[in-house]
Amino acid sequence: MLDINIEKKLSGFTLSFKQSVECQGITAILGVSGSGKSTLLNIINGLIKPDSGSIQLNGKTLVNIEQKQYITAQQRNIATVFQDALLFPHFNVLKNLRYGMKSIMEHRIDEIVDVLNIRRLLNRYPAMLSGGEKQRVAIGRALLSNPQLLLMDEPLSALDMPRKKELIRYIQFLAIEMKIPILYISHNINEVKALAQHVAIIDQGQLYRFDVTQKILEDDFLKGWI
Ligand SMILES: Nc1ncnc2c1ncn2[C@@H]1O[C@H](COP(=O)(O)OP(=O)(O)OP(=O)(O)O)[C@@H](O)[C@H]1O
Repeated sequence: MLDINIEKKLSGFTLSFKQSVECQGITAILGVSGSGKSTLLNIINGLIKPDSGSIQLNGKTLVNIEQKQYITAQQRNIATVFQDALLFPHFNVLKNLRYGMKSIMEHRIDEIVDVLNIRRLLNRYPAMLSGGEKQRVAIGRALLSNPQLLLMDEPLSALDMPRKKELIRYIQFLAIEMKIPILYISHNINEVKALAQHVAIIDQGQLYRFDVTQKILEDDFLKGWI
């Protein structure tokens, strides 16, 4: 379970989010641009500190401002895949995958390379990869850190439609077959529909609604989006 109850003020913007999310399957955080999705994600992964409140992941406190507890991003066991794959340009794909890999994942590298279909790319450098290939490598690297939770911040937005469809299959595989809980940030209803079992709608920094995807899709709030 991921229990979030935080507040963060930025200049002219306040994010206030309280919700418990099961660490199972894919949960989407859906909201328009500027609603606070990335801020929330970066509070969960430890890149941004909230002003108040707490987050617990499977019973372990990641941050509790009132009790002065704070686990750094590196120690959280949470991996993040961003909109643009952040790969080291001077490392080939294999070295990029191995960077930050937990030793207990050594025996799973082959499996992950095959799941993501990147074996033929292992000796290439990032500049020699397409956007979809880079994103698959970034996902592979995230998985090899053996995360308890995978955060994805609009990972498909830089890709064309065929690449999006391809990656959606991989992301479904991670959640269903590899049983990695995913928090998936998006402003795209079709992606959310294809991927998520639960959705939190965030609006102007506030949680508007949290429910199973089917019920969320019936919400009038989304009428203008479809
Ligand atoms: N470091 C910062 N300092 C001040 N304001 C910020 C900072 N980071 C984000 N904001 C503001 O906070 C609000 C929420 O931004 P955030 O990036 O979380 O939204 P988002 O929903 O992820 O948007 P997008 O879909 O466009 O990425 C915006 O109004 C943004 O301008």
